[in-house]
Amino acid sequence: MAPGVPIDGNILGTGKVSTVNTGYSKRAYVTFLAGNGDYVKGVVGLAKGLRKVRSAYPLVVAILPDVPEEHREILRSQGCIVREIEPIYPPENQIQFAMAYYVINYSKLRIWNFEEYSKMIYLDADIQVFENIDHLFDTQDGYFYAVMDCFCEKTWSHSPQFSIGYCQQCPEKITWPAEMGSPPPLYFNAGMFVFEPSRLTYESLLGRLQITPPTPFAEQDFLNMFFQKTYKPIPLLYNLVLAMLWRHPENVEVEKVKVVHYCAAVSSLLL
Ligand SMILES: O=c1ccn([C@@H]2O[C@H](COP(=O)(O)OP(=O)(O)O[C@H]3O[C@H](CO)[C@H](O)[C@H](O)[C@H]3O)[C@@H](O)[C@H]2O)c(=O)[nH]1
Ligand SMILES: O[C@H]1[C@H](O)[C@@H](O)[C@H](O)[C@@H](O)[C@H]1O
Repeated sequence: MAPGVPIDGNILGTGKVSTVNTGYSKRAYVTFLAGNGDYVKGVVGLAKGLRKVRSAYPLVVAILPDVPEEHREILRSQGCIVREIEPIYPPENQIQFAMAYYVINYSKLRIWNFEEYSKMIYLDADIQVFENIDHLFDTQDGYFYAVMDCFCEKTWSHSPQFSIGYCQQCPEKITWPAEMGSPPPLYFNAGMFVFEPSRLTYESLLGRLQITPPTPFAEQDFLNMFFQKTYKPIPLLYNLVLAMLWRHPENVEVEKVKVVHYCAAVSSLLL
């Protein structure tokens, strides 16, 4: 477990455990779907996974207009709430994203506008839930909760962290050199997070985006900047980025993992 990261019960401001009560209709899981490729299969898997662990809350799928009707029907038949959103693009700039298609992920920002929900848990379509995580809805309001990322994969090769071999998962191994200034702030993976939709936050996100040049990890970098002060790390068992298994096995307690994120090279197997 990474240093300084609270465990299970401690992350709940109230210490309460989530109760299975349909009265909590203002809570929902949310994912994002674009295009007519195989990511729809990931969403179906996610919907089935949430059902299997007996989650009390629905899965909303924020879809771009390019998702075909046939795929929308499949999602509805799985009990998903399908919500079409307009794409969001970053300001024009010559930038190489870590993966070219990351540019569409800025559209995820639209979920802050889902104000009919008071709290949501976002999950990428390449994520699977193996244990119930409904208790995360009980986290104290006013914070952005997500799991700390790892900087060791090649997708990070553009970064100063990667160039010196520094990773926040083991900051004691290669320490941040003083001549490079203060170490970078904690950085989360944006494949899973707990947040509160809010019109005000939504407008502020869109406004800030207009004056923020795009960077390699697209909306993930942007969200890290935006929520830097309110970010609270949660244990990596809520979003096991696969690379953790070979980069930092000493930080992973496999039997405790509740959510697996099949990102990087593995998610390309889906395509
Ligand atoms: O053609 C596509 C591509 C992506 N997606 C959606 O966008 C999500 C993010 O894409 P990836 O899963 O391929 O991204 P990674 O897991 O590699 O990337 C990480 O970095 C990204 C930077 O944009 C995002 O922040 C993402 O949430 C985070 O997990 C997918 O899960 C899926 O929900 C689609 O629906 N169709
Ligand atoms: O945040 C990133 C992102 O999810 C990448 O797609 C993945 O390759 C990296 O391992 C991770 O650190």
